[in-house]
Amino acid sequence: MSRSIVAATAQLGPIARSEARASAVNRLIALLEKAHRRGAELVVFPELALTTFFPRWYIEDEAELDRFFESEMPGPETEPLFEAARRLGIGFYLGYAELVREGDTKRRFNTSIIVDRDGRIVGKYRKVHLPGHFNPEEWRPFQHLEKRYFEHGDLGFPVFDAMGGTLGMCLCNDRRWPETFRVLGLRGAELVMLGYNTPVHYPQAPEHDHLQDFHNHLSMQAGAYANGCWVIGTAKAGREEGCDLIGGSCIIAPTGEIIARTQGLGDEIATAEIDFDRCRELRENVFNFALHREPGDYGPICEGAALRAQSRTKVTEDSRFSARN
Ligand SMILES: NC(=O)N[C@@H](C(=O)O)c1ccc(O)cc1
Repeated sequence: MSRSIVAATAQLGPIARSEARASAVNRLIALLEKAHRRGAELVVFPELALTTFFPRWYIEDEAELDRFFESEMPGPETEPLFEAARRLGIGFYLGYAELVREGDTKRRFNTSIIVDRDGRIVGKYRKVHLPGHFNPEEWRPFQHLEKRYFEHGDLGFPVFDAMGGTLGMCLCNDRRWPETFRVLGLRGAELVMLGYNTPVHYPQAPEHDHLQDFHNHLSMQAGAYANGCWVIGTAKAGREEGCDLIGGSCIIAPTGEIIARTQGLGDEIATAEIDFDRCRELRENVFNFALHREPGDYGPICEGAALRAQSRTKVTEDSRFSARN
């Protein structure tokens, strides 16, 4: 039986701070329909695909912050997306800001889900590598307050059997860490899906601005190749609230080759056929983990976990948004 599906990267152009959820959802549905016309069965949307990239602002008013979060998935405003996908028989990956209430406590995560062709959520991931900073920094032209607004994801890097293959997820900054892809690879991921919001301007080292597209593809292509898996990376692109975000959404084969990519910085689809069995070209040869990996020599990769957890707890305790209200 063929283990091929047609997949799409569904890039979004900018979402304005004032753009209503219903408008963003309509744009996602239009992309789903376009992908369907091109034969796609699986569509990958960006990180935080329902709103503007709000960590670029220091938002003191908690009610205002909460407006960027979903406390239900699907909720009344996102249900039309699920309905459209079910009607078209398409599965999808979606990134969004997740608000969880546990008694008096609010928890916030940068989250993605996999939804199958029947509109069921079959997998959830919460972003592990949160970039940026915790306190607002005036010298920056724009903030990157993911460390303030989101908790470290508490689900690890799970994989899910869906759409005929073994699927993994990550989000944006995670792609720069080879460990992300390796853990998913060790769990048998045949396709890793990820969304990103990546500014062109890197305030700490502006001399790297011209390398943003290169580093984006370098990370994802290396992750695909070294783990013999497909990768689909999808941008929210273009000039969003004065901040330029890279595009370059693409579908990458297990050889590391980009086989489809978007051309512009707006709402756009690129599609390709994905044969999950092609993972074997790598996984049974150069990256046959059982035969050639040498984990006995990789000790330092897992050292320091306890210390890191402690420093995260300290940061969380300092946050006025983290716990009670
Ligand atoms: N949404 C993200 O995770 N974005 C990060 C990334 O692309 O790695 C990122 C990029 C540039 C920065 O100055 C800060 C964070």
